[in-house]
Amino acid sequence: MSAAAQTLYDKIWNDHVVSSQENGLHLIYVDRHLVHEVSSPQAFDGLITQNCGRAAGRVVRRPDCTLATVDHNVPTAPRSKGLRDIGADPQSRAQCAALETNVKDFGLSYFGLQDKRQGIVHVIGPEQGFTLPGITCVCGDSHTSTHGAFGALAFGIGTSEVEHVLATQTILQKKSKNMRINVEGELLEGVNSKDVVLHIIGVIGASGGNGCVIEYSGSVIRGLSMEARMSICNMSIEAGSRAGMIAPDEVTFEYLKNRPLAPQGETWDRAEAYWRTLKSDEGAKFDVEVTISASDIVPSVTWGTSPQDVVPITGTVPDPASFSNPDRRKAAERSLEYMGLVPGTPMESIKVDNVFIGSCTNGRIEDLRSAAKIVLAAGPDASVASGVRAMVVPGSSLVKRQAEAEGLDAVFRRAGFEWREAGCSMCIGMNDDQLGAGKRCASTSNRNFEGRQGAGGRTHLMSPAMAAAAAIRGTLADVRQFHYKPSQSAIDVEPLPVERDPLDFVPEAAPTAAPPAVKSASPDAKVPGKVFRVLKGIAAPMYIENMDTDMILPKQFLKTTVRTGLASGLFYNFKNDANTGEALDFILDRPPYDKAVIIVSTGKNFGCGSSREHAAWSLEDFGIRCIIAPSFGEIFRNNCLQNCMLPIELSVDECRVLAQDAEAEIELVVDLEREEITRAGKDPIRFKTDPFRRGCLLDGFDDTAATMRSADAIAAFEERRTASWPWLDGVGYTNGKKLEVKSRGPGTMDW
Ligand SMILES: CC(C)[C@H](C(=O)O)[C@@H](O)C(=O)O
Ligand code: SF4
Repeated sequence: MSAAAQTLYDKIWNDHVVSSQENGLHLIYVDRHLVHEVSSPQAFDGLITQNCGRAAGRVVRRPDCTLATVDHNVPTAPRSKGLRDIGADPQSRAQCAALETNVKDFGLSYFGLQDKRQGIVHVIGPEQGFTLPGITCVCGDSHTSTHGAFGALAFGIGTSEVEHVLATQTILQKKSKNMRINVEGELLEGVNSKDVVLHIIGVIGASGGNGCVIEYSGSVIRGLSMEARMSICNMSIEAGSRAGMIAPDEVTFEYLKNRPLAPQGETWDRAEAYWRTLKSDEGAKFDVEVTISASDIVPSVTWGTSPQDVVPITGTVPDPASFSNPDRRKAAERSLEYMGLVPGTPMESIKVDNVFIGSCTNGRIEDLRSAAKIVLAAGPDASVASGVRAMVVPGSSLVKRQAEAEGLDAVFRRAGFEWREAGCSMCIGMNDDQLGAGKRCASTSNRNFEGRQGAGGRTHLMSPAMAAAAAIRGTLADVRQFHYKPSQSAIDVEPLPVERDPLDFVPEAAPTAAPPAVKSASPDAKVPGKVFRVLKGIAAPMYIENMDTDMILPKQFLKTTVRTGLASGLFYNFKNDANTGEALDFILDRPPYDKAVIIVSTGKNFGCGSSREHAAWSLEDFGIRCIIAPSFGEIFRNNCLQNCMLPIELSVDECRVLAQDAEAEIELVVDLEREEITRAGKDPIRFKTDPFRRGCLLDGFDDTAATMRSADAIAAFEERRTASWPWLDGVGYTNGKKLEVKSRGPGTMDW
């Protein structure tokens, strides 16, 4: 093995390091920042006024590298009136209105409700060529991993980090481990990329990628289209990894050529030459390597409430008793009760009430084509089974237009599917598209978490073809019975060109005219009241593996533009029965745990899933200041730290000991300075924290203030970037005119 051999991740990482600290923390430059309405209002507010009420007066550093849209809250019924289409829900409307105000105030490119390029943030980025190989890309959204399909380092961040990126165009990161998943061989009949990624998560588990960036490779991956690669990278977060990526190749270049924001002419040639170097070198070292044989992958569905709960469609509902790990068993028992399923039930016999085809995983044109192909294969008179509500929601308005040009909408409508406008829709149910309590849905989305599509709703994840098959059968169904041939093109129509239109919405204010740049806080400023030193109090024990952030704070509480007042939504579905509304006996409602300041979880991967910082805000609002678990979802861990809450990782055995103490109502003392947990009459338990984060918690510094000390290094990096990768200075949509980036001489702090 050659010492100089690098992985794809190493290469992109090295190309983006602005500065490094001795403690292993690095300041990474962000090439592309996508913004949506749910995770951004508090971040924009932070630019204007910092948490402690101090005037920050910051501008967005790189409007040319920032693109915003509305997707989560938008209605999918026909719309023509802009914000007024967001009818009955004032909170949804307020969140979208806040984004409209912010993009105007800060001079950002924006695809609003009436723009024909509006869509799910992870669909529009690639569609426009905003996403490119070799870039770093972030968004306040966990499925940012999607963009890794282009050979980019793309990951989700929380709202505080969104604020950091808006202000500094950088992010503080520790390097993750390198993991490679090789999928070799040839896919069997009826198997597509969704089956591949579900199978992978079934094999490595929902925390299998914790601490890693996954590179997908092997003959199967190389043979996939860009859209199929996006579906795979999209779900990397469901395997607990920081990001997923695939080396760019001819398929990538072909997809990107002539996209509105992709480089053109000579710049394209220069970019392509660089992109061709972006692959893992022979002999590069991977910390973890997994090889999966394509012949083991069959059309798959989920049975439980974690994406790792995968079985072949020909399989049966498993028996929780078959899981040796007690936390896993507990989670499986809870899942089956929630899903209303009995062990041993054949998956194909399970009746569905709803079918949802869409989302950032499977709302692209190829997904709609493969679903339409099943409808066609079912025969001219095929229709959605009686009693089933099936909806198709394109991932973007351009996907919708393309599908209509190909006649796919007619195929769906004729069979009784609803044909909707673009948005996240029933993937998360933040608009009116919600799954009823107790209803069962065959869904092409990425999360089968409790209450994900609607309180009490039951989700089975699968490919678009499988979802179409379920719609017609009325039960979960094996797509192979529909003579599915993935290689054969569904409907032979030329794609419409992606137009290079200027913005329908033109920012009213030029970026340089954004809020006046008042002198920002001194870089050494502390954040008053936000320090963590010693914490003493009651701990509440929890025993569920993969406690996702949808469980911690369900989606209906995300529609806020402030950070406070969220305690009432904390663990909402554990406190109230979704079907009857009755109060349940939840631990945090009972004394003494109603005063708990610590949570001890024996289950690993606490806080996995969505990047919603709202989950951390709701814990803080309740009074929780520390969470102890065997491992954490990475975005959640960062979100805790950003809010001065301490996540502590201990072994499962240590967590079990502390959970017993918590059951016995013994108070714990968490001492961050000494890095130990003590309780009366027992040996202390030592823990380790990252030195930088520890310093921030002890002293109350915030990240943005810390980064401001690196203003010179950021400016120097930007100069190098322009010289080496000129196509990364975005031209935005201002009629091809390069957006002026306000010059900031070395040492200037007035961002
Ligand atoms: C709302 C947003 C923060 C969230 C995410 O981070 O994933 C959402 O997209 C989701 O899928 O749960
Ligand atoms: S996972 Fe669902 S809610 Fe989240 S961005 Fe994708 S489509 Fe939207």
